[in-house]
Amino acid sequence: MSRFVADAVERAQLPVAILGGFLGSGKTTLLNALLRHPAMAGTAVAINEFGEVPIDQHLVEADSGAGPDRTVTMANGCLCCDLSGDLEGAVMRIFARRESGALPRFDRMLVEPSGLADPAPIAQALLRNPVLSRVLRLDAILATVDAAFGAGQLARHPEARAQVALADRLLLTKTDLADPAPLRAALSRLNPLAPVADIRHGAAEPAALFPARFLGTPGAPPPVVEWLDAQPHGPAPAHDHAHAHSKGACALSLVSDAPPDWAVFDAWFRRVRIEGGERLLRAKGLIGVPGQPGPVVVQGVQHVLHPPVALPAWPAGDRRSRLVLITDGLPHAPLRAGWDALFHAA
Ligand SMILES: Nc1nc2c(ncn2[C@@H]2O[C@H](COP(=O)(O)OP(=O)(O)OP(=O)(O)O)[C@@H](O)[C@H]2O)c(=O)[nH]1
Repeated sequence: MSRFVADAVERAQLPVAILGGFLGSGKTTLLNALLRHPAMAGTAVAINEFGEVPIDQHLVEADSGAGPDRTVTMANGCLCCDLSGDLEGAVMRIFARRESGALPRFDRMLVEPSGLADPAPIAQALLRNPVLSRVLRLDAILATVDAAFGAGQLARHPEARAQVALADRLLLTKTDLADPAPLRAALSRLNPLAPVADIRHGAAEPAALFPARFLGTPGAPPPVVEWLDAQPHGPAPAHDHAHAHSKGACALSLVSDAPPDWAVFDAWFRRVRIEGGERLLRAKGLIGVPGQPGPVVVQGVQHVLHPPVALPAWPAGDRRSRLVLITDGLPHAPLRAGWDALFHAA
């Protein structure tokens, strides 16, 4: 099992969530409210802004009482275009301050990218940058969407569509200003599997937004397990049927009662990621391994895969091998045929 990351190793990493969303959609308002919530005590914040003068940082500090020490700002560029140093630098600064005792202990980290950031490269850096992936564990990608202006922003700005398409959970803000019904339909076309929460003036329960493991709940399953279990009808094969030929983001759910041979699955899944490229938005799954007591958690953002994690046991409930692919313009038939062929391999 050395080819998998052990569950215990993953637990030692600090959980991180990306709180994205288009310009002005209410990220800072929500962040301030969250930081005041007792369940979010011990949260460090890394904020990225366009421009030389970090404004949001001061807004966060002034409003939340989180104190300057737990917030670092990356104001000298866009996190998604110029990642090479700054996220790593910001994370290292905040860890160094903790090590030196200048900073109170923190248990989790929130990254707030600028409103124009595509979350994919940020998530990928968290998954594959050797420094970041050792100390951090990406647990959630959230996106705020403005109920008043979101429809127009989604129509005009590819960044807004990318934020929605990649999110694990969508947060509909400003529902006091506009009827969110038409926007909900657009959101479910772009990201059919993300639950949508309504947020007014930042008021939200952390437990309704974040996976239990991000909040430090003892014994909480990996967020992928929670996400798969929350799907309305489970990842049934029929789920994607209506979308199978559509353009735009849609979900393909692949399920098997029997576990695949790991090596065969691994080689196929690698090909899927390489051939899918940017048209594969997300992948999340629980894959059984013959002879092992628990499944392996796989998850990725585009072609970048988080190191697979072997669970010591199956979570309660569904023990089928499941893989959900959220795709944008990828034909589903060959993917399903490839999955089916895994179970007929010699
Ligand atoms: N009416 C109403 N106004 C809101 C709500 N949430 C946020 N706002 C207002 O919307 C404006 C933008 O909110 P911010 O929280 O600064 O948005 P942001 O996403 O951080 O903005 P950028 O940092 O520019 O990307 C502010 O004036 C907020 O007070 C809400 O639920 N209802």
